[in-house]
Amino acid sequence: MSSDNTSPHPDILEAVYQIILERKQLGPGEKSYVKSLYDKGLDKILAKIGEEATETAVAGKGGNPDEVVYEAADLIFHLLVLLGYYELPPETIYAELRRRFGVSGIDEKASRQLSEGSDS
Ligand SMILES: N=c1c2ncn([C@@H]3O[C@H](COP(=O)(O)OP(=O)(O)OP(=O)(O)O)[C@@H](O)[C@H]3O)c2ncn1[C@@H]1O[C@H](COP(=O)(O)O)[C@@H](O)[C@H]1O
Repeated sequence: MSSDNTSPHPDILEAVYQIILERKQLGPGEKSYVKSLYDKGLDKILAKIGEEATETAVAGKGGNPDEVVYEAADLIFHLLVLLGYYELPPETIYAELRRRFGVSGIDEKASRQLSEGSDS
């Protein structure tokens, strides 16, 4: 399959996500890494995310910033494949991050613990 690296979309995550959705529709035997993941199923996609997350952590420990970038890109790509599995566009994640924007993680955790305490 031909490809180039000029994205039709200013948001590269959205552009890759759109290609992922296109690949998901390919017929049997068409050459595509994304399609091969969907053919292998959800457990394979989840295993790749676990593998790439571990590789990102190892790179983080290794002290080479280029390796961190490379492994983080692999991880994000495989997360996009998972989003494609559930047909969740990147915008749904952006919206969740926007919802959290400006809310301290410490305050958020404390309010969760308060409400969990009031449930019991
Ligand atoms: N961004 C990516 C991307 N990043 C990483 N990868 C692939 O992800 C795989 C992960 O690396 P591994 O070494 O773990 O792979 P592996 O050993 O072959 O995999 P397993 O045998 O463990 O399953 C490699 O094959 C990489 O080439 C990607 N494959 C595709 N894309 C995007 O998806 C589009 C569609 O790709 P195809 O479906 O292949 O046409 C491309 O145009 C790109 O935009």
